[in-house]
Amino acid sequence: MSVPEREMVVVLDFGGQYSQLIARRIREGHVFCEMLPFNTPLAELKAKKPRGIIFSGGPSSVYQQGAPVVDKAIYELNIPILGICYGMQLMALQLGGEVNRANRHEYGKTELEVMPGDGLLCCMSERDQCWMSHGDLVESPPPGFSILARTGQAPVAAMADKDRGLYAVQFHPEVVHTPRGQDILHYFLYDICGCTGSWTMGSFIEHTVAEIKEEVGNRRVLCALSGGVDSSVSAVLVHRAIGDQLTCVFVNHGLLRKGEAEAVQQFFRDGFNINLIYVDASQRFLNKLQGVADPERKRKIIGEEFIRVFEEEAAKVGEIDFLVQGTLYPDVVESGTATAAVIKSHHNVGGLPEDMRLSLIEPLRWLFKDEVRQVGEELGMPTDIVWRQPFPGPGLAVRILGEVSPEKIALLQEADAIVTGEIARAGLDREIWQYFAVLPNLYSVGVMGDERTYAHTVAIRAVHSHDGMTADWAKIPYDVLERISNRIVNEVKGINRVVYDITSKPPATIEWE
Ligand SMILES: Nc1ncnc2c1ncn2[C@@H]1O[C@H](COP(=O)(O)OP(=O)(O)OP(=O)(O)O)[C@@H](O)[C@H]1O
Ligand SMILES: O=c1[nH]c(=O)c2[nH+]cn([C@@H]3O[C@H](COP(=O)(O)O)[C@@H](O)[C@H]3O)c2[nH]1
Ligand SMILES: NC(=O)CC[C@H](N)C(=O)O
Ligand SMILES: [Mg+2]
Repeated sequence: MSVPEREMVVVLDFGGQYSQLIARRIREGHVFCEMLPFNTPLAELKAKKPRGIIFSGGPSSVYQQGAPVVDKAIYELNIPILGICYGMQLMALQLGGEVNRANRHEYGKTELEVMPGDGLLCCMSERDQCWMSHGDLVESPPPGFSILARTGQAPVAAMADKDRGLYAVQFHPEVVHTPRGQDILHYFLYDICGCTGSWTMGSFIEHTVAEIKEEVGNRRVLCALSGGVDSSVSAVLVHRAIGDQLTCVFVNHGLLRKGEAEAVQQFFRDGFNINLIYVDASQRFLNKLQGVADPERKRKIIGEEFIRVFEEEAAKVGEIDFLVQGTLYPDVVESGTATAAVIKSHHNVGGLPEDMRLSLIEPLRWLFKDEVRQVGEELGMPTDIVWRQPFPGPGLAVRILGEVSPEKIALLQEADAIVTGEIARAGLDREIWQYFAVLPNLYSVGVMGDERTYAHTVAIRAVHSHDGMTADWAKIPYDVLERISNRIVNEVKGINRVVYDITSKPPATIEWE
């Protein structure tokens, strides 16, 4: 079976804060979308046969030296382009318009004056609301373009050259604060690019399965299975494609939660017809982590060690060419791209060793967690797995600040089991996206049974999120917090204080390292 052609749109990323939102919105409009760095070679871009291209926003100013640009030949491909914010300024400059620093910046809700006419902004009223975030502006559009809208500050807030299929907006249609934003994107996708909206989770599954079949042929594949949502969904997808050519490896790196090693094995052995190898590699991970306190080094060591274990297991199984990982889009951006800063090296992306032998298969690389959960449901996977709270690959190593030791791991496992158990008992486990204990490596003075103690502090972290990219701290009811705190200090020897993390992401991240 050959891979069916898929309607898709490419977002070229110039490092904008909302770039990933554009991709989501397009998929919500039932068109598949991939985000690529702005400097992706044109040949690679063309090979994907996109129906349309979107230029994202970005922090740079187009007139600065070294500002990111695209090959001007892109405008001659006969593929419609929509520039957003920086993307519009770039299009304007490259095609002969004028871009300058604005006297006054526009940030936030802004009134838009829309010129009458059909086309890109036809869904908007004469005066409509949009969301702006810019300090530069297009003073005059390039030859051939007409002005579609303006604001108090921006003489060109949207422009188009219909004949060439080039469109641009200074505002952000991808954020909810532009109420007609999704309609504008819809018009671009359907009326300008001619998309038909065939992308659904069902078609994603079908396409991905066909793609994996074609890539793998009759070769053999290893899947890094953690029991988490992402790798479980990846494993089931790949299993659909190639059946018994797939072997899964679950690694116990000694940094799992209490009871997790047993629970995952039991679940996959009993419930799934998938070959599963269990590797207890705790000692070697702990040896490698000895004396290491820096979070990025810890992540890189774990990333490399994972791959070494996978390679060894692959060699035992026989001839294996591919490694499946449940990598998601947030893992990719946070690990740093050509345009996005490194926030943290996710072990499965930024933590991979350079001399890796196995080729990667990452069917979920473009998706967000909530989309993966939809795929899991569509695949008919059990609710327990699909709605499991995320647990990072480096495990408790990124929840124990500084150096990891067996004693600290044991303390944290006990405290974490209490947090998890009480949240579930209170019926909050489905409501809160992620909830766990952190060991900040902080000692403080306490008094227990009239005696002085000098012991560890534990922090409770619980957040609401849709996709892990942003998060708000969860307001756990006081009585539940009280029970958690009481139980931890009473039941876990070595902890005499419990604190509650009340920071959102940004500015914090969900994990502490
Ligand atoms: N203990 C492990 N054994 C084998 N592979 C692992 C392990 N931990 C992580 N991985 C691999 O690294 C990938 C990324 O880890 P991550 O925790 O983001 O995903 P997940 O565990 O599949 O899902 P979730 O985010 O819901 O926990 C996994 O999808 C999996 O391929
Ligand atoms: O596969 C992973 N490898 C990692 O190295 C990693 N670090 C964080 N996470 C999970 O990603 C989401 C966002 O986490 P942060 O806000 O801490 O960056 C949260 O859900 C985190 O639990 C990881 N997942
Ligand atoms: N959000 C953006 O794309 C901003 C573009 C450019 N940096 C400006 O300030 O105008
Ligand atoms: Mg996980």
